[in-house]
Amino acid sequence: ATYVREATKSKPLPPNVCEFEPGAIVSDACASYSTLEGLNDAIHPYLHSITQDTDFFSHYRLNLYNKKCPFWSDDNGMCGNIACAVNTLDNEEDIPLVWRANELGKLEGPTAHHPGRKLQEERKSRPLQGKLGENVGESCVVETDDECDDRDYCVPDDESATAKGDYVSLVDNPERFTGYTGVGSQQVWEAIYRENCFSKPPKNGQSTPGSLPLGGFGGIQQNQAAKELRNVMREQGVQQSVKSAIAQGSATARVDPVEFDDECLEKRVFYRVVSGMHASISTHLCWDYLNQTTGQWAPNLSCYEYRLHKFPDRISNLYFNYALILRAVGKIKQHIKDYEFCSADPEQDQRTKNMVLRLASAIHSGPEIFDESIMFQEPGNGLSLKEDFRNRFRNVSRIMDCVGCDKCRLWGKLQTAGYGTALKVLFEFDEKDSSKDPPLRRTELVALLNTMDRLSHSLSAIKEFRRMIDERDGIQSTSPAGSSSEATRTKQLLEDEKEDDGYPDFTRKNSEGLTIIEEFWEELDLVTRAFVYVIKSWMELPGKALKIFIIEMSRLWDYWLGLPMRPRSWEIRFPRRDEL
Ligand SMILES: Cc1cc2nc3c(=O)[nH]c(=O)nc-3n(C[C@H](O)[C@H](O)[C@H](O)COP(=O)(O)OP(=O)(O)OC[C@H]3O[C@@H](n4cnc5c(N)ncnc54)[C@H](O)[C@@H]3O)c2cc1C
Repeated sequence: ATYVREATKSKPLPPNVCEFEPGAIVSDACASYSTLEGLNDAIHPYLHSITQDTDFFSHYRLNLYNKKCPFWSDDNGMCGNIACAVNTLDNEEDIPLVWRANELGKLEGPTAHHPGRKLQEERKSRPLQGKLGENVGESCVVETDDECDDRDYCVPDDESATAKGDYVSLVDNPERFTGYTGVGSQQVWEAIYRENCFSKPPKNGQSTPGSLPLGGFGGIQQNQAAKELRNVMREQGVQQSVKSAIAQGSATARVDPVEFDDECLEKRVFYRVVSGMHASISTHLCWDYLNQTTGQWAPNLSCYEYRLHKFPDRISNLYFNYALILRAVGKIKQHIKDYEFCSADPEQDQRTKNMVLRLASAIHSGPEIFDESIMFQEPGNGLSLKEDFRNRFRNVSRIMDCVGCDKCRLWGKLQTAGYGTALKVLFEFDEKDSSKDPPLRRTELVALLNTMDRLSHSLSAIKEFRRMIDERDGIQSTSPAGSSSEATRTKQLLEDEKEDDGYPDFTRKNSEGLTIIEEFWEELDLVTRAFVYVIKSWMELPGKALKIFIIEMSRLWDYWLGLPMRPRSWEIRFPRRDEL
């Protein structure tokens, strides 16, 4: 099978050989391992808080049980372990408001009917033409989940209009060891890797069981597609990485030690995404592993060594995916600014938006991290490489319905949707003008950020596993060069923004059972704190103005040098009525 060939390509390294050097560039991306680790150290806590603490990002809707595996009978691959089970939210009152509104949006009421796809396209901002009242954010009442856009890389989960979605709390169903293994899981991975055959037509012109020849892919068009990517990779990929490392002044502008078979260049990106996802899943099951003797959940070092440590290419693919997702999340900033999170609670809505904007702003993920613009550029006739990519990715999301463990299927589907969304953002979105962007469904947005959180957690877990190995082997571990300064810079940025954003708490700490004297002191304390805050803000004003001036000058400098401009880290915001 193809995947066995791929797997044998990744030969284990002998023990004590350095798997990857911190300064080396992750091949096909433009950043070094240490830059990505540094960024991750700073971003991880924020990302974790978004995915754990907000109703919007901690829940997901998907069709978990009602889809049959379209490729084979899945009766023999089912996982009966308790750890494979998922707790779905079956009662309406258990579903957070922000998600319930979504269900309500589907109801056909007496005043507004769900508009079809064509009408939605014609009336993008007001699909219901104000029929639910003037203050209703229509773009969020009308969900487009049921329909498949040509530009989607994944099969939207509610593809069939009759399918009922299952609501799950991602926090209550963490991705971890489930015990799902054997022929069932092997067959799924095999089918997924089999999708990765861009250059070679199936033997005798027949499709293999897992490979759906969508759109009649093959022959001349296929060769064209293969040539496109081969050119991109050969001429630009590696050179670009090295050039940008030199431009950044990185002393160690080496390319990833992982080498790829030259004949298979056209498959590389697709393979890396899939293998990186596989590596991330393996990391989580090793990190949150059930010791069946003690019944304790804990990291399992030998699991990590057996599945990842000996295979630097798998780790490299994971980092590659992180760079790809970072770039995608950095790119949706403008889109998020105009996004309505559809919360029945405006304060929560604003908080969620601020958290995501803060994260997107902190990611300086221009082309220096991952340059998607070098891909899919060659004009080709007929079925382009991009279309082929999309079709194959859609097949991967269909294969996920064959996973016989509910928990693994939940996270497998979510992560495939997350990568599909990242590819859609990278190749279909305009960073500066969001007006022509395809719609970003709520399930896509949630999948994107949760996939990023999974990768981010994998990076942290791998770092810790490496430390454990060093400790066991008595090696003094050093933090990778460059990572700490990057982390400090991004952390500072996030904290600066938090400071600018977070107002002190001006509510009374105690309000019940106080005597008059205590009431007086409590009130005085409140007035004093508010007064000090106002005076302090006025005193800080010149400093802030100077900071803004410096930021703007450095952006102008970037512009003048022809470098990608850094995103703005400040904004003028007028107070809302309730703040006055
Ligand atoms: C979609 C999906 C989600 C899953 N989620 C979970 C989960 O949440 N928890 C859990 O405990 N189990 C999960 N599993 C099962 C898990 O991934 C393994 O399949 C299982 O633990 C058996 O492992 P294995 O040692 O046979 O190798 P597998 O991980 O099944 O790998 C099969 C073969 O693929 C190759 N390979 C492995 N990793 C890579 C890589 N990164 N890149 C390229 N080739 C590789 C190797 O040759 C390996 O022998 C999931 C499986 C699938 C298909």
